[in-house]
Amino acid sequence: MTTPPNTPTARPAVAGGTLRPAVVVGGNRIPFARANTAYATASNQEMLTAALDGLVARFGLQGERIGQVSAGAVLKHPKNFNLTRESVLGSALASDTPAADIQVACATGMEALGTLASKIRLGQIESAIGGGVDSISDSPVSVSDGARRVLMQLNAAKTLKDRLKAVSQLRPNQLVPEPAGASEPRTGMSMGEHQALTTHQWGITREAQDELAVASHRNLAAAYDSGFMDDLVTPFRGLTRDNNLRPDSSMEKLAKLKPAFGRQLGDEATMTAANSTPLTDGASAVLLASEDWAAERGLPMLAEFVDAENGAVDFVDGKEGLLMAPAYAVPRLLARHGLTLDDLDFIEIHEAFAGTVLATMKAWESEEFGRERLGLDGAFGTVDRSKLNVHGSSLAAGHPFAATGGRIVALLAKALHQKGEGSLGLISVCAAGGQGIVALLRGR
Ligand SMILES: CC(=O)SCCNC(=O)CCNC(=O)[C@H](O)C(C)(C)COP(=O)(O)OP(=O)(O)OC[C@H]1O[C@@H](n2cnc3c(N)ncnc32)[C@H](O)[C@@H]1OP(=O)(O)O
Repeated sequence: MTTPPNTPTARPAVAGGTLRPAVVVGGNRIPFARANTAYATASNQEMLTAALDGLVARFGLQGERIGQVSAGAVLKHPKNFNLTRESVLGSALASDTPAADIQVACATGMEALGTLASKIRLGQIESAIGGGVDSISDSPVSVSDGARRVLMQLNAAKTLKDRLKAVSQLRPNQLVPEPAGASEPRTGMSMGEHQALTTHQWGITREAQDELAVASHRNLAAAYDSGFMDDLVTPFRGLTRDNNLRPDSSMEKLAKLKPAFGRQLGDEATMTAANSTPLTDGASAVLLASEDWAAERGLPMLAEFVDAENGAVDFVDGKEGLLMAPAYAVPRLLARHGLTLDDLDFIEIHEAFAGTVLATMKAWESEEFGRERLGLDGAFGTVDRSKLNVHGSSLAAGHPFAATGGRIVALLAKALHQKGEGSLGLISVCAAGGQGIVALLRGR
């Protein structure tokens, strides 16, 4: 059912002073692949287009004009300045579907979906697709500042003399390429090194981290085996499951691994390749809609995208851990809805590192953190571990930065739908730059 381009598609919801629900119709992603494996030669655009086309096929959206598609990549080549729009043009969606590139580091997909849900609630659009993509295998490589200045001068040079003058300024050390890094610009430390300090500060043991990692692999393997992932993942380039998934992960095997981060901690370093997310390639996309739009097309309404909250912390001087923003944003979000952790049926905390999840939960259980950092009367609360990441999370699936939000929203919406109307689910995603985005979904 294609909407003619100039037909008004929105209802001004605010005119009557009420917002209408934004519902999650469903999601689709390609299996995630460890960097430099199955998708070593796939571009961001190819992967995002595949995620969109999977969604098109699943929900019969061929030739459909969507209100807006928002997605993005954390690592993007300059030529991909319009990555999302180009992916839409390459997909089976109508070519007059508007698109926007979004980037909030690892929370990119969450930002895309949160803002799109708001547009639907406001009545600005009837349908939307949000998601993200990232390729470590095909990440951009830059030249040095010095070499770039010479190249720009060379480009502007009008005479042979000018060109020779520009080239004569080039120094051999300026020719060394600069691959995209995962270091925080203000500290020069990687996210893993930052998290190693937070993990240590909160006294999170190696055993607790390895247990979380083993559970992630076990839960994701069970989700695939039970068929839960069948309408969430579309095969791509020969992969049918995330190739980081190791159903045979065990405490004994993980105990043998050497620390990967926390060199300055010496013998007390606890973060390994197994309790840290692997570097990953992949893409995801989620279809949101107004109830009317979904009902007119006979599409499912798995859950309502109720609300989202952005957070940021001051990590530069070590006052707070780099990945701790959700520890503050979740209490604000739940307070807005008069909810506590106990009211939730599912809790999805992105496993950037096992230490991130465990430090966040320990902060919520701390009387001191609750009083001094959150301004509460005491501890914020305890996460019931039987509700945590029950279908596996990023330690097992992998974490293609911008694609993780879409993976979680699609999975949680399905879980809530199965649980039943009114069930509640929380999503918490930390991000570089001391940021994070959290969201609340309600089952339909
Ligand atoms: C906001 C956020 O999300 S922040 C997070 C952003 N993400 C990141 O920063 C990525 C962090 N991860 C990394 O940088 C890398 O994956 C690292 C440094 C942790 C590990 O890199 P590598 O050493 O290349 O990992 P590799 O895949 O080779 O694994 C190392 C070893 O652990 C083993 N291993 C990894 N996982 C498991 C497991 N679950 N069970 C058993 N063994 C495992 C591997 O088999 C390998 O063993 P081998 O050396 O005998 O072959």
